[in-house]
Amino acid sequence: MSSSTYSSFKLACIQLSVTSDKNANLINAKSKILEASRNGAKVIVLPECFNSPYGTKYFSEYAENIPQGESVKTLSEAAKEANAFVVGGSIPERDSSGKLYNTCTVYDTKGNLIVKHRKVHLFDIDIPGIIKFQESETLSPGSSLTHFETDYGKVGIGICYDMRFPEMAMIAARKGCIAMIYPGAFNLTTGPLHWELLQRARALDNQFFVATCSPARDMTSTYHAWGHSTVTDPNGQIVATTEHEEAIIYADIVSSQRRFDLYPDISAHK
Ligand SMILES: NC(=O)CC(=O)C(=O)O
Repeated sequence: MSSSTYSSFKLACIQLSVTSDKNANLINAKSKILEASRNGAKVIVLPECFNSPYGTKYFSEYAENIPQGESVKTLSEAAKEANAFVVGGSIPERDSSGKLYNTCTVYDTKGNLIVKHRKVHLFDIDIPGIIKFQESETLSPGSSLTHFETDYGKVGIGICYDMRFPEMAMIAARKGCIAMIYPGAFNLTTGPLHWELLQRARALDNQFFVATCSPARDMTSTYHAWGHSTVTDPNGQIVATTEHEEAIIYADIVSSQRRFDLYPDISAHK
C-alpha cells in the first residue's frame, strides 16, 4: 500500500493501574482494551511494565518467555476480540539463556504477534537523595530498532528512556513512520522536567505523531509513575492528555502528506 492511500484512525492510550497481582493486571488490561475498542480505537496502547510493578527487584519474578507466556496469550486474545492493533506496553521478558529484557509486543487485528521491541536504552539514574534506579542491574538492552505496519501506516516503537535518544525517532520518520509510540514510566523527578518536552520535541523534529502511555500513579508502590499519558501531533501540539489516575485517552491520527514512497531512504546513507 502506498503512503498516499493511508487513512486516519483513532488511537487509544490506556493509563492502566498496575498492581502486584499479575493476573489482575492482565484481566484489567484486557477489559480496558475492549473498552477502547468499543469507543472506536483501532490502535490501542498499554503502558511500560503493565503486568508487573516497575522495579528491578520484580523483573525476574514477573518475567515471561515470549511468545509462550500468559501475557502474550491475553494480549493476543484481546487484540483479536477488539479487532484492533495492540501495542502491549512492556513486560519483563526472559530469553532461553535466562537474560531479562524490558520488552514490548505488538499484535495485529487477528491477534498475531507481529513484532517485539526490547528496550534499547536502559534507564540508569542516580540523583543522590532523590532517585536511584538501575535497570542495568538486572536487564540486558535490546539491539534493534522496531517498526510495524498497520492498515493506516507504519509505526515506530520505543520504550520510555528510548525517547531521550532522538536518533531512534528520526530513523523511524525517515523509514516512513507516521507515529512513534513510547510506552513509558517517567517519575516525579524526571516527569515534570522532561516527559512533555521530549515528546513534543520528537514530534516537531520529525513531523509525526508521538504517543506516550504511562502506568497510573500508585503512591504505595516503590516507583511513583508520572502518569500524564499524552498524544502530540506533528506540529508539537498536545492533542490528548490526562493527569495521573487510571484513564484512557483518545486521539485521531491522520497520515502526513509526505511521500516516503518516493524519497530515498536516507537512514541507509553511509
Ligand atoms: N523509566 C524510564 O525508562 C525513563 C525515565 O523515567 C526517564 O528518562 O526519566
